[in-house]
Amino acid sequence: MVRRHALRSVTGMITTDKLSKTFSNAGTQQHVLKNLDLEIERGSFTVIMGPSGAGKSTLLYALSGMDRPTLGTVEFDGETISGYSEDKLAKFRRRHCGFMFQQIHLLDSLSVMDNVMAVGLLTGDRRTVKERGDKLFDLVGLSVADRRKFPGMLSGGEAARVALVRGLIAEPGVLFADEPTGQLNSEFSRIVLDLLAAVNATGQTVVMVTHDIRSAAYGSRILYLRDGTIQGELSLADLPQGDAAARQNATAEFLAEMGW
Ligand SMILES: Nc1ncnc2c1ncn2[C@@H]1O[C@H](COP(=O)(O)OP(=O)(O)OP(=O)(O)O)[C@@H](O)[C@H]1O
Repeated sequence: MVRRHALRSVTGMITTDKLSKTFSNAGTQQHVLKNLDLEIERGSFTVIMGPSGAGKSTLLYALSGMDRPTLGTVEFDGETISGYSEDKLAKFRRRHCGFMFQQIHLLDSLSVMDNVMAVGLLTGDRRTVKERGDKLFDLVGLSVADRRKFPGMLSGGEAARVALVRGLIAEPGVLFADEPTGQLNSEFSRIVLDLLAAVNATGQTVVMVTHDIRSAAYGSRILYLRDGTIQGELSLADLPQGDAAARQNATAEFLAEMGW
């Protein structure tokens, strides 16, 4: 099941060609991503793992157009987004990308519903966005009363569910999640991951960075990043979501092989 190198084909929704990212830190060049050729397939649930500082977040930012490569390209549905102007890139992100981060950053002065509406209204009219929001809130199990609450009144698990709704409200092509359960206890983590798996099962493409084996085991595919390159990948697509033990065992074996 383990393949040493992530291969690239023409079927990817996101494809990178020799994607490289270098940072200059105090006069020293740090080559964080080196010539990455990879693809994210439509409908997949791709997990990015690797040691701390390996460049997982940097890769997520490059794939989602939040940052640009130093060299190489990122294509989204055949469009080279890495060549876009800042304005065009911002429009691209609003139209095609949803984000869910460890720090949830809800606006305290707005109700839960208004936090979600604020993002949704960038891409649709009020009525459509409200209807979509209500459906998503139903899906994640937040009641009408919960939707009227202000962020300060939410538990960690509720806030994470709001963040998921906000990430999906604009019907993004891809949902990017960076350690989405990093601050949650295991019960809330499971709820959020079950929801991510559920939206993925409806065809939503998900790309998630995590340090956690149990979270990673929800993916359809795990990429292992180290020293700026993809050292290996594991496909979990053939194992049903319900078989958590088999998924976690396969993930743990893969990570041991990768020297994690
Ligand atoms: N904007 C930046 N300027 C300079 N260096 C940066 C910048 N962003 C990231 N780096 C450096 O790039 C390296 C990779 O960072 P990144 O956050 O992508 O790693 P990571 O694998 O996500 O780490 P972690 O698992 O600890 O969150 C780190 O050494 C970091 O200090």
